[in-house]
Amino acid sequence: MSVPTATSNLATDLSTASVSDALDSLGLPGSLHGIGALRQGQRTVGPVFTVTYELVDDTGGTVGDFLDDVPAGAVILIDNAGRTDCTVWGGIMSQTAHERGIAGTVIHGTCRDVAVATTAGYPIWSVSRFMRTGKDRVRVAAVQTSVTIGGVLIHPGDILVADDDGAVVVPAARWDEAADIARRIDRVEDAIVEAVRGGATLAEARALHGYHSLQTWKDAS
Ligand SMILES: O=C([O-])CC(=O)C(=O)O
Ligand SMILES: [Mg+2]
Repeated sequence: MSVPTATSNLATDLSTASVSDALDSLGLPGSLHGIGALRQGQRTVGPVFTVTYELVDDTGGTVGDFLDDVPAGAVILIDNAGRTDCTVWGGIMSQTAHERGIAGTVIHGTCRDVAVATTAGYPIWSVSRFMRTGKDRVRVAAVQTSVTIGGVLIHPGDILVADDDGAVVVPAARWDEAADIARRIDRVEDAIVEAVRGGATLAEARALHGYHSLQTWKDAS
């Protein structure tokens, strides 16, 4: 079983909707509830580089100290426990990440300098946007350790897909299987639309192609 890396040929054509349905059919969690696209029309896929933040104590702290260690092609996944009252990401970081070929940033928390990221074309997904800095408020607690976001346990190197609908993570060892299922779901959904164009009712087209159970968990046991 091959495990994808930042240099693997990861499919960029798959939508988060199809990947999420594929995970449902495998009985796996993965959809990151509450995290949305900063702007429409951006998408990414890649292995996650995880970062965990915590509150500062009297020794202080800041944001972004890990960025020089992130490889090209990775998606930075930041766990700030959903905190939205101060940032963990801003414009200098967006421009640096873009320059380095990092594939995007997904934040369980908030970010600022949105216009800078937009101009740079650097893709971000977050809970919100807010201007108050995390400098002196948060610090990096860990990098490349497992994180849990919205009940989803994510390991470094798991594959994250993100688009207009949000972000979803697939365990690295299940990527090939999930991608195959997602692609099959796409083909079936295309066939339903074709049938409607050919004169079928939606009910007929969906029934013909088993639409309502496309994502239903097929328990292998
Ligand atoms: O304080 C932050 O969130 C970081 C910041 O503005 C930047 O990187 O430009
Ligand atoms: Mg800034």
